[in-house]
Amino acid sequence: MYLKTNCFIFILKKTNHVVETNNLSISWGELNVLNKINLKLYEGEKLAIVGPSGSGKSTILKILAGLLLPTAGELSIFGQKQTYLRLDQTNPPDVRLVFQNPALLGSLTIEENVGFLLQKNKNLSKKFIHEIVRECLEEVGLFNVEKKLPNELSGGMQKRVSFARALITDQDLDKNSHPLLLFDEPTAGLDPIASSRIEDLINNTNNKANGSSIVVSHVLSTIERTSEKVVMLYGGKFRWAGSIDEFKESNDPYVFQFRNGNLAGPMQPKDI
Ligand SMILES: Nc1ncnc2c1ncn2[C@@H]1O[C@H](COP(=O)(O)OP(=O)(O)OP(=O)(O)O)[C@@H](O)[C@H]1O
Repeated sequence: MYLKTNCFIFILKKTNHVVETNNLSISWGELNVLNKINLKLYEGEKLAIVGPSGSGKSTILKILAGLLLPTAGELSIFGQKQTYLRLDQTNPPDVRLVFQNPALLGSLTIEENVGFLLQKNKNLSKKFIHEIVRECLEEVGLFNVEKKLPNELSGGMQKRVSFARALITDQDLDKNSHPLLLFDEPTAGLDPIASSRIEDLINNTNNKANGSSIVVSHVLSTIERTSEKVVMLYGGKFRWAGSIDEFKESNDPYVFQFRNGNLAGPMQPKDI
């Protein structure tokens, strides 16, 4: 890892860039949420972004997912400069966001929710789509739920459906593509056993999709079980970056305060 002021660059596993930002910033009116963020993520890396509530973690994911544009600075994904929102791109990069809440469409069946990316491809038969959706659902431990509506499943099962959706590959894409998988607080509000299952699912989904991942989480077990590297965000800037082992041991004041939940320390968020 290479570190200079407000600039964290991982160079341990130097291969292809999945994400590269150059002084990426976003403001909401007077509020400077991200201030000249520089981040590089390489193919196959598993990163956690941590920080107190309101520090801008979800905002980074939304920018990477193409749901928001930065107000200044640059972002490249798979070496492609991002200047439009994802829906306005003709050749969007393969970025898959798993929301904190499953975000399933209530009036569509589970099969329609999981397979909508395939359904827009007129060259694919219904039978083919059904088979792929069934395989992806089985991969996350769901059987015979294709025809059900989301509200007929438990909250945990719905979360699994959102992971199955992240396993669907756009058939027009290169079969050897390595997607970027984004997980926004995947274990928030879950009991420890359900959390462990979701953490396993994150790792399995990542392996199965042959991807790179960024997990935003406050939960220490999730950070430790799903990530190799960690960056700490506070006050619009990255304050610390290191490996997961360094994160567990570090006496850096930001990391120490976060890990131990201390009220005293450099982070005094105004939101809570
Ligand atoms: N659409 C918006 N309009 C105005 N302000 C916004 C908007 N979206 C986010 N913000 C503000 O940006 C800041 C960062 O929000 P964000 O949701 O990224 O934080 P977070 O670190 O993910 O927080 P949490 O851990 O609580 O989910 C917050 O102060 C929030 O109020």
